[in-house]
Amino acid sequence: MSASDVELDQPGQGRLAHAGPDHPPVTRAKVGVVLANLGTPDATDYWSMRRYLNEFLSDKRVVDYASWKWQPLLQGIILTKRPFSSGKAYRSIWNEEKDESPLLTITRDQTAKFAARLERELGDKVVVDFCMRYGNPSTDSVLRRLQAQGCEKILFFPLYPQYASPTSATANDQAFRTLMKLKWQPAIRTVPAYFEHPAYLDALAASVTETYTAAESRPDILVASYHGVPKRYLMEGDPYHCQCQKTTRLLKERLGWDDSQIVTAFQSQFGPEEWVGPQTVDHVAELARQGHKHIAVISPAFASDCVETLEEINEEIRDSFLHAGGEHFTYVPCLNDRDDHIEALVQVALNELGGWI
Ligand SMILES: C=CC1=C(C)c2cc3[nH]c(cc4nc(cc5[nH]c(cc1n2)c(C)c5CCC(=O)O)C(CCC(=O)O)=C4C)c(C)c3C=C
Ligand SMILES: [Fe+2]
Ligand SMILES: [Fe+2]
Repeated sequence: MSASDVELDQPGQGRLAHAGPDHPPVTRAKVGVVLANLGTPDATDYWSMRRYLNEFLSDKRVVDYASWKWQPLLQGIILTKRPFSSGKAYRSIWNEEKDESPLLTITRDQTAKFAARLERELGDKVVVDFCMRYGNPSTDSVLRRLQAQGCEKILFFPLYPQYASPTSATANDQAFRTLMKLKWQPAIRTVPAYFEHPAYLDALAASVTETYTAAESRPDILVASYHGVPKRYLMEGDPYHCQCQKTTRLLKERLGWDDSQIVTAFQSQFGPEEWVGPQTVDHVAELARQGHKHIAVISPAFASDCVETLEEINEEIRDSFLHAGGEHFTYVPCLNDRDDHIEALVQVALNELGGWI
């Protein structure tokens, strides 16, 4: 080892495992893998909800209006009223035992299983963690922690099967904001949309088959309900809507079904603009009026159950169907920490780690 090698190696972060007697011990450089989910309020009271919604809805990737137009509306009427209604929705699904939102509990469980599986594959060269785009644990704190653990390379994995600028892109933006502040940047790779990955589609199809087998009768039709986006985002080049449509088609093919057995819809419209449709809440009522007595609903865009699925789908959208004359409503849970889902995420990560380990 030459003198210049010693100068280059950083104690506690270095690249050489055998530094020699004239050098402090150094750890071998590691690769970090971060699962990045959307985020969630810390609690359901007015101020926690307001803080969370303010961070979320001030994100220009989510609401892209000029600040001078949007901020007075947001800080005025929206953040006065919405924390109450959103807080009520979160309270109805809150994980009381852990005093946190289901999205946080599930993301932590997914990460633990993912880490164990990836470490089985790659040993202790990888360090796995998770972060949120809004709220905690913040993207900045997690990336800094990984760097302090010796990660010189980081695979940043937004947990969205379909790419959307208000989800995948803003998660990546936030990671790059941290890098902008670091003197020694880790190398970073971002994971692309994985809705076409065979292991993801297999897990999705298996979850449908299992739910159908357990249901008291066979649903007439499966509604694939995706979180919506304004139609303008599609017209301006965001591929999310197309990737959702394609997910439904690939799932249908996996299940060996025809077009009469599955339909695509979009939920959670927000604000006055036209959003992509049809709206799930209206569409399920229409299905009931057409005479469908039993429907099932799945949400392939959500890697983890959250307020949008547990409250909006399994409460509001269920009520809409039953009030319009439907009789049975079956909810297909998100893939969460199912073994086949974790395996799919590991396969996607291994592919993107190529050449790094
Ligand atoms: C899965 C993809 C998602 C897209 C696309 C998306 C776009 C989008 N969302 C809003 C506004 C809200 N979304 C909210 C919650 C929420 N959104 C997603 C995912 C997508 N959003 C998830 C996973 C969640 C749940 C978070 C949780 O903690 O459980 C909310 C907050 C809840 C509420 O008050 O109803 C808002 C607001 C917009 C405007 C948008 C596209 C532009
Ligand atoms: Fe959303
Ligand atoms: Fe919603």
